[in-house]
This record gives sequence, structure tokens and C-alpha cells, in this order.
Amino acid sequence: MTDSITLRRPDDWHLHLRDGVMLQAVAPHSKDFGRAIIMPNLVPPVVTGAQAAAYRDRIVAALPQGAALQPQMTLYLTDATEPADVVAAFRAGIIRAVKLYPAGATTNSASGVTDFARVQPVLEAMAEAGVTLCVHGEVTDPAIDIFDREAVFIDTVLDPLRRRTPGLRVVMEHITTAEGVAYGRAGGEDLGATITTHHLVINRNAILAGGIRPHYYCLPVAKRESHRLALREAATSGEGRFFLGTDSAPHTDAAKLQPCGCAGCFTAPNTMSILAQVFEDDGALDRLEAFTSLNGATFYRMAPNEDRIRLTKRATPAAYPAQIEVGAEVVTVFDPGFPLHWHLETV
Ligand SMILES: NC(=O)N[C@@H](CC(=O)O)C(=O)O
Ligand SMILES: [Zn+2]
Ligand SMILES: [Zn+2]
Repeated sequence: MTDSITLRRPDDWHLHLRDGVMLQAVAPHSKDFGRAIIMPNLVPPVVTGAQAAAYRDRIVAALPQGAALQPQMTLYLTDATEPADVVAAFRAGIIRAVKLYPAGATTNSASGVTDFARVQPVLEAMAEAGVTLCVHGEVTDPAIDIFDREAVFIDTVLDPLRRRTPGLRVVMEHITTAEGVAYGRAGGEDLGATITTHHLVINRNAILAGGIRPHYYCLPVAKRESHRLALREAATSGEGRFFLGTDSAPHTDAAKLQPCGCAGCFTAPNTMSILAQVFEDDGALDRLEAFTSLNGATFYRMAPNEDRIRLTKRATPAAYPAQIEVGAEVVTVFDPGFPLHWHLETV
């Protein structure tokens, strides 16, 4: 039997494409998404409108002909960001959002915000102009347990920040906890939350039980099973607050398989096949389109994509490479641990 579903073309509201040889290798794997919010944590970070525009051009040049992907650029918020520069880049159509990394929270976040009072004028200008703030929501205090850093961030940083900046549009990026789901759900239309593919599939046992598995290590780190189930419930609910941001974050195996390995899962090549299985398993295939193709666009006040993709379930699993080549190195593709019977087809 062959099952088939047709969806509006999905968008990826949180994507790392990197630069240089890595960009060339990974960009084609996101070609079937419509819009993608491109993360600015390059080295050095994307901090000016001119840098964002130049990076956008490099991304477009790295895409194969006929690719659907339309990069939506972001600026990396630092203590030195000028409110007028952000608003000018937004009004010029160069950027879609600004990304907040607490300094030291994740990969390439050293230039992130150290002092929230310093960036308050930027946040106020963004609220006024309608620029979205995308937030990596983890505290960096070494005294806080890594599995608690998201929940503590919500209480001690995010909620106060939103209260003192009325009207600011915020996306909680890659939520990983029941607390993140609850906070996202309680927000108004100015609050959204992205959920990754991999956090719907793995809990922390995947990283640590029976041996350490660096390819499942990302930030925020996967939590216990009850949190994964809360994310599944949120993603498959169809509620407008929750939408797909893959956080596909490629690192070479050389960088991941280290005494101190990098955080990030590379899910771009097989995300839609994995999500179709997740939603089928939860009896929610009819809500996959809301999660991947409608809710994020609504949040970002964009029309949904007009064109469609098709997912077809076949007896033979979809093939995807275990690794892709990046120059002389490789990047390992996320292995969900189950066969991918849903094949992505362009219509
Ligand atoms: N998610 C990750 O584990 N890594 C991301 C950074 C981020 O999104 O926090 C990366 O850039 O590698
Ligand atoms: Zn992050
Ligand atoms: Zn990310």
C-alpha cells in the first residue's frame, strides 16, 4: 500500500549553513525548504546589515539551480549593537530577525550578550519596529545544572525581558523542556517557539546510555523522556505557537569526536522523512503541515508558501547518506534510529 500526503512547502525557522567549504556542502541539503531563518553565529559573527547581505549572496550562490530556499537573514546581537543599525537593516529588507546568544551558551557565542541592560535600547527599538528576537534560551551560570539551564533562563531572563519590553516579538529557539512548552503556550501572539526534529526523537539516554554518542550531543542538550513527550505533544498539537526550526547544525566528525566535542546535530538531509514518521506515530499526520508550513509563516507575518511537496510512504526506506563530504572531512547525518519509509518528493 502506498500512502501519500501533500503539504504546502515547509519552512525551516532555525538553520545553520556555516560558510566556505561547509556552506557549499550543506546548503544543497536544505534546498527543498521554502524560507529558512539563517543563524548568524559565523566566525566572526554576522553583526552588520552589509555582512548579512553578503552572507545571503554566498548562500544563494551555494544552492543548486531550481532550489526553493529563500534565506532569511539575521543579525547577531552583541553588547555593542546599535539600535538604529538593526532597524535600518530590517526596514531595508536585509534581515528578518535578530539572534540573542547569552555569551558562552553555545557554539560560537563568545560575542554574545554579557549584559542585558546594555542591549535594552536595542530591544526597545526592535519592539517598536516589529523586529523579531530569536533567543537561545539557556543561562550560562556554571552553578546551574546543564539540564536545568533552559527552565532557569525562562524564569530569570526571558520572562523579565519580555515584561520590560512590551510588544517585543520573541521566538524561543529549540525548546527542549516541558517548561519551555508551557511558557510558549501561555504567551500571546508575540511569542513563538521552534522545536527541532532531533528533540522530538531522542532523549538524553541516546547520548549517554550504553556508551557516549557525540552525534546526539547538541545544545540545548536533550532532556529526560517526559520532556521529549511534552515536545511531541506540542509539535503535533497544531497550535500556532509551535513551529519547525531544525537547528540543523553541521560540524565535521573531527570537531565532534574530540575530548571536548562540538554541539550540534545535522538533520537537514532527512528532516521531513523523520517528521512524517513522528507525526504518523502520534496519529497527527493531518497536523504536520501546521507545524512545518503554516505556523511559522503566520508568526513571521508572511504568507504560507504557495507550492507543495509530497511525502509518500513506501515499503523500501528512503536512502540518505550516513555522512556527507566536506572538503577532506565528513559530517555525519543524524540517525533517528528507525527506517524512513516516508520519501520526500517535489510536486
Ligand atoms: N544547537 C547546537 O548544538 N549547536 C548550534 C548552536 C545553537 O543553535 O545553539 C551550532 O551552531 O552548532
Ligand atoms: Zn542555540
Ligand atoms: Zn542553532
